[in-house]
Amino acid sequence: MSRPRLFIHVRDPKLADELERSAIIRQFIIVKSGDDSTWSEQLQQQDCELALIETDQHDDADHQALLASKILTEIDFIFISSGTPNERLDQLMRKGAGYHFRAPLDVASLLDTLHDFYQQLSTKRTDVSATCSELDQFGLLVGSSKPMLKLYRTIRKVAVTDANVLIVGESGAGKELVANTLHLASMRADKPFVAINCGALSPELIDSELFGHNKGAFTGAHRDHQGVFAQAKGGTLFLDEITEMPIEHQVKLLRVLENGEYRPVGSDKVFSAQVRIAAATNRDPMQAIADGMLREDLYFRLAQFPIHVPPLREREQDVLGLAQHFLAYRNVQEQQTKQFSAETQCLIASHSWAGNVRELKHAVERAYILADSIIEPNHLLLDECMPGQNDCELAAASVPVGVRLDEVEKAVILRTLALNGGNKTDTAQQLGVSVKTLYNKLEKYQFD
Ligand SMILES: Nc1ncnc2c1ncn2[C@@H]1O[C@H](COP(=O)(O)OP(=O)(O)OP(=O)(O)O)[C@@H](O)[C@H]1O
Repeated sequence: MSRPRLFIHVRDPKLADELERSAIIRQFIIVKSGDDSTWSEQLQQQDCELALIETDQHDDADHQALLASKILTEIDFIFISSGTPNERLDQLMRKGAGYHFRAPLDVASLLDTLHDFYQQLSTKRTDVSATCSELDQFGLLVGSSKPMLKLYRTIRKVAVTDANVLIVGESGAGKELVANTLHLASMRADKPFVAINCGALSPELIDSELFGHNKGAFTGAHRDHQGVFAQAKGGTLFLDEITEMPIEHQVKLLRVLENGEYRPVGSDKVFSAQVRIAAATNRDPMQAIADGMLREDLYFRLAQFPIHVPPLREREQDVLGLAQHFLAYRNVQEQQTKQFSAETQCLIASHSWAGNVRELKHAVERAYILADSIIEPNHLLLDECMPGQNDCELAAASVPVGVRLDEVEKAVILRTLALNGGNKTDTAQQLGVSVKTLYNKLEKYQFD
C-alpha cells in the first residue's frame, strides 16, 4: 500500500501546527510549501495526490494558474478561506476542484475529509504505466489516469446522495457513461436508468414525452402513454444535451424540480416525481446561460452537484490503454488475436482525438474490420476523416452518376457525424436540419 502525498500551504501558524500534529495528516507523505515561489508553482512541481490550500484574495494569480493547468483535473483540492466571496475560487469549484471550507473552520470535519481521502488514495494503485492494457474500471468507465481516478471518487461521493447532477464535458468524453455509472453506484441501481436526448424531443410532444398523456388528450393520443418521469420511477433520469431543450420548455422541467410533482397531459391526477436527475451538456453552462440557451434557475436546480468529465487529451495516460481495451473486447467477441503494430500505437498515442473516447472507439472498430491480423496506421482511417480543401467539390466529383439520392444522403450524414465525433447537435447544425430530423434519419439507417 503506497502512502499518498499531501501538499500543504497553510499561512496561519497556529492552524499549521494543529494540523501537523494530527495523526490523520501524519499518515500522508507531507510536502509543505516554501517561500521561494508561489504555491501554485510549487504544487505543479510536486507529484502530490491532494492539496490543502489556505487561500485568500491575494492568490488570484495562483487561482488563474490552476484554472489553466491540467493538475486541476488530476488531483484533489481542499481550500480553506475566510469566506469573502471570490469569483476565481468559485470558478475552480465549478471545475470540480474539490472542497472549500469557509471560516470559522471546523477542524474536525476538515480532518474527517482528509481521512476519507487518505482511505481512497492509499488503496488505489498510483504506478500505472502509460502503455498498460489492463486499465482500472469503475462502473462502466474505463481508465487509470489521475483525472479518471478523481472522477471515480467524485461519482462515489455523490452516488450515495440524492442530489441532482449536471455533467459537463465535450462530446464523446463519456457523459452518458458517467450518468449510468452514477446510477449503478447509487441506491437506485435496481430501478430504471432512462436516458433522453433533450435536443431530439419534438416541441409539440415534449410534455407528453416528459410527463406522459392520457388516451384522447390530443389528436393521435390513441392510448395512455407513460412519460420518462414515470418510466424512471425510483431510478435515474438522464437528460442529455439539456441546453438544446427550447428555453420555453425548460420552465416545465423547473416546475417539476421545484414541486417534485408532474401531471400527464389530459389527466387531472398529479404524480410525485421519484427520480434523480442527471443532466448533461457539452456547452459551458455559464456561457449557455449568457447565450439564453439555459435558464439560470434551472441550472441551479440541476447543478446541485456539477461533475466535470475531462476530455481525452487530458488523460494521455489512458489513450493507448483504452484503444487496447476496445481491441481486446472485439478480439474476445470475434475469437481473434489482432494486434496494433508499433507505428499504430505511436499514432494512437499522438493523435489529438477531438471526438474524445467515441472517436477513438470508432477508429479502433473500423481498423479491426479492415485489418487481417496486424492493425497498421492506415487501417485507423484518420486521414480520411480530415476535411480537405474544396471538400464539397471533391465529394460531388467522387459520387458516381446515378447513385440513389438516399444513399448519398446517408453517406453525407454518417461522414459529417464521424467528423463531429458523433455530436448530433453539431452535425444537425452543419447539415441544416433539426436534431429531431437527424435522429429520424439515423433511426431509418438503424445506425447506433
Ligand atoms: N471512460 C470510458 N470507458 C469506456 N468507454 C468510454 C469511456 N468514455 C466514453 N466511452 C465510450 O465512448 C462513447 C461515447 O460515450 P458517451 O456517449 O458517454 O459520451 P457523451 O459525452 O455522452 O457524448 P455526447 O455529448 O455526444 O452525447 C460510448 O461508446 C462510450 O461507451
